[in-house]
Amino acid sequence: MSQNDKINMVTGIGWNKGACVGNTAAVGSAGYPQLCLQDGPLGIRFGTGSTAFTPGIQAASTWDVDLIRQRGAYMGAEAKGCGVHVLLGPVAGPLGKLAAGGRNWEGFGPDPYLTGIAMAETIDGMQGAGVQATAKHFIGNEQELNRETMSSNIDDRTMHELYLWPFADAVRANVASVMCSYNKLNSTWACENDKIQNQLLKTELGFQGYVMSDWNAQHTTNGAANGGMDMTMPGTDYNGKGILWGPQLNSAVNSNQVSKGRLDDMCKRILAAWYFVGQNKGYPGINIKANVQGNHKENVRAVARDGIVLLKNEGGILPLKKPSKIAVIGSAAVNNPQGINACTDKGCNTGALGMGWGSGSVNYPYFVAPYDAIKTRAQSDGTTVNLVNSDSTSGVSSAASGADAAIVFITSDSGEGYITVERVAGDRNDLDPWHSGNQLVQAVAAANKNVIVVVHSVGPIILETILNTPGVQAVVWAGLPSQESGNALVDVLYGLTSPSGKLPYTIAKSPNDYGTAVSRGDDSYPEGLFIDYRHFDKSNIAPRYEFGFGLSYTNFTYSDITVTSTAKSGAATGAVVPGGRADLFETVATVTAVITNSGSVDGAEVPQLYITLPSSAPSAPPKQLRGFAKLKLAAGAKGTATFNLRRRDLSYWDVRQQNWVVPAGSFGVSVAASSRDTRLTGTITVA
Ligand SMILES: OC[C@H]1O[C@@H](O[C@H]2[C@H](O)[C@@H](O)[C@H](O[C@H]3[C@H](O)[C@@H](O)[C@H](O)O[C@@H]3CO)O[C@@H]2CO)[C@H](O)[C@@H](O)[C@@H]1O
Repeated sequence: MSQNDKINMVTGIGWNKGACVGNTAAVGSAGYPQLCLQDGPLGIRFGTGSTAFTPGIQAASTWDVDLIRQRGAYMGAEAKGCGVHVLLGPVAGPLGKLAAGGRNWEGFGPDPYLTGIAMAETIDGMQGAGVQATAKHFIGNEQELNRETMSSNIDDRTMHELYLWPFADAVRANVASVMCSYNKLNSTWACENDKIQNQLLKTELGFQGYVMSDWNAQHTTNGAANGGMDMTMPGTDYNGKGILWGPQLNSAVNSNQVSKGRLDDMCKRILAAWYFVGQNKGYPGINIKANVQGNHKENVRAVARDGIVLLKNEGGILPLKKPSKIAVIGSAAVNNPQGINACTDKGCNTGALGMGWGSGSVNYPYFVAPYDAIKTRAQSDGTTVNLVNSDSTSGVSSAASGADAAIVFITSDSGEGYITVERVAGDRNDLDPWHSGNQLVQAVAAANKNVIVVVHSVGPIILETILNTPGVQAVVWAGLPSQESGNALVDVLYGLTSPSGKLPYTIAKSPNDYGTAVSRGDDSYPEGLFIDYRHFDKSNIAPRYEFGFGLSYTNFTYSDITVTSTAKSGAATGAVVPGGRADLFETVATVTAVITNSGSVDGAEVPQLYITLPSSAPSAPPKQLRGFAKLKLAAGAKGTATFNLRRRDLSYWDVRQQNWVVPAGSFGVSVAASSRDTRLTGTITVA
């Protein structure tokens, strides 16, 4: 390849200059095509024949690695079918330290272990289908406000144990690319940050793929090249900003401000990824509008359904039993009257909510609204359905009174900061339901004492008003279900399946309980390791519904814990493989537990394994998730959950040794139905 070829390979050709949101020029001499990079984390952005997969947060809510992997594989298959070489997802940044963070819904929630597993499964699925995955946004892009000017100042231990952790899983899964973020990290732009790109990502984690910029996140020619960035996107004239690579990079190489070796390294990384997923042979041509859906809606329905978390169910109101009359209330029960894809990049909260807004959104090929699916089911049961498709409290009384159940739909939305919806400029302004949802529920409950509240939300909302309203018998946390919304909900409401989702974040009693807030300037991350349940546990704050919580229509009992271990104290050793030092990934302890479905209907349970580090370790969260399983159990059946703990899972990051260390002493082991519902305990003793 000539130097010009190499420059072309690392420089985007410009926004709106190709078929995809990012494009590079072909390099004929290398048989290398015009590369197509396309959002995003839940399918093909701007596609018209592709599936609108469930957002990442819904996938996490299933705690089902098979469904998460299948979701990734189907997204990969659709991307390949459209000729997309690089899919711009999955998302591990934001991780979700801020409950109100605008883009949290694109990722898998604030627990690094759960997010790490979901990242790896998604990447394996995508890349197994032949498309390059992109782990984004690297790193510390936790909020939308001022994301392009602020510095996220994260200490070394917090970086390793929280924010870098899921990216290590992505690297271990051989992710092709990593997208550097808009913000600064410890005062240096992420995309030219030698510490995080060269030292952490490429050296410590052994990342062999390439780093691409977020769209216009590059700031300098030489700084980015020498700081570890390998590809600039979109390349030219985006939002009026100047060209930083292309001819400028050529000059920098010619004047030795950027070495020829560095330029070669960029190209090797890009080419390695292309070969690694087999795109050098028979890759389809680019057609973003191709019909590639196949039977993928089955995964959407399964994730939407199995990600539903039943928070409250009193008086046996659920599952519904052939009611003679029900009321369905709220604007979110029906499709957006302007059309299901009427708002650019989903930049509105009108009608049923299936995903947040921004570059991580896609077109719906169709949308099964809750009301439509309920009506279909009601017809077969001979049930009368009264619909109020607005959020106005007037008129709900007559619709709700006398009904066997009144189902009220409420929402909360957020997204990427380049769009403002109803005064929400990306990050949420508060954690209340939108459209006066509390008042709507109160008005319905004044007329009917069998109220079921269905919540479609990008993240936690404060439920205190609703829970204190007499007559609210059930709360169904339906999350962000995408195109199969109504079908998934009916499956759960009518007991075709027992709810099996568990919360991937904590629902607090008050927004202040989270201990973090959107920052107006630079953010020093004072909470350190203590986000979400780690903070609630350490500060002894009672959550309303804790991380990992979720009810079922059946009951599960836990018994017969076993713990075996060969773990030895000390620092990690061994060669660096993708993900970090090799021995970090060796299984050093195994915990098993027997779970029995002791109820009368089939169901699925998610036993969770939490560890407590010994007192010899520096201050650590009281409990940390280090394993989970999803067991599908028929009524009366039992199954064994096996949790394999890797050396990494028993380690903390020692800032003095600059290494992962297993401390000596007694580790607490909890096998739990949630982060606050421990069923079995054991210990691992490390000499
Ligand atoms: O899509 C690739 C990555 O882009 C980042 O988001 C950008 C988004 O894709 C783009 O549509 C948006 O453009 C808007 C622009 O910023 C605004 O000034 C103009 O008024 O409207 C444009 C939309 O019509 O810019 C986004 C960046 O600001 C994502 O961060 C990344 O995750 C994507 O993969």
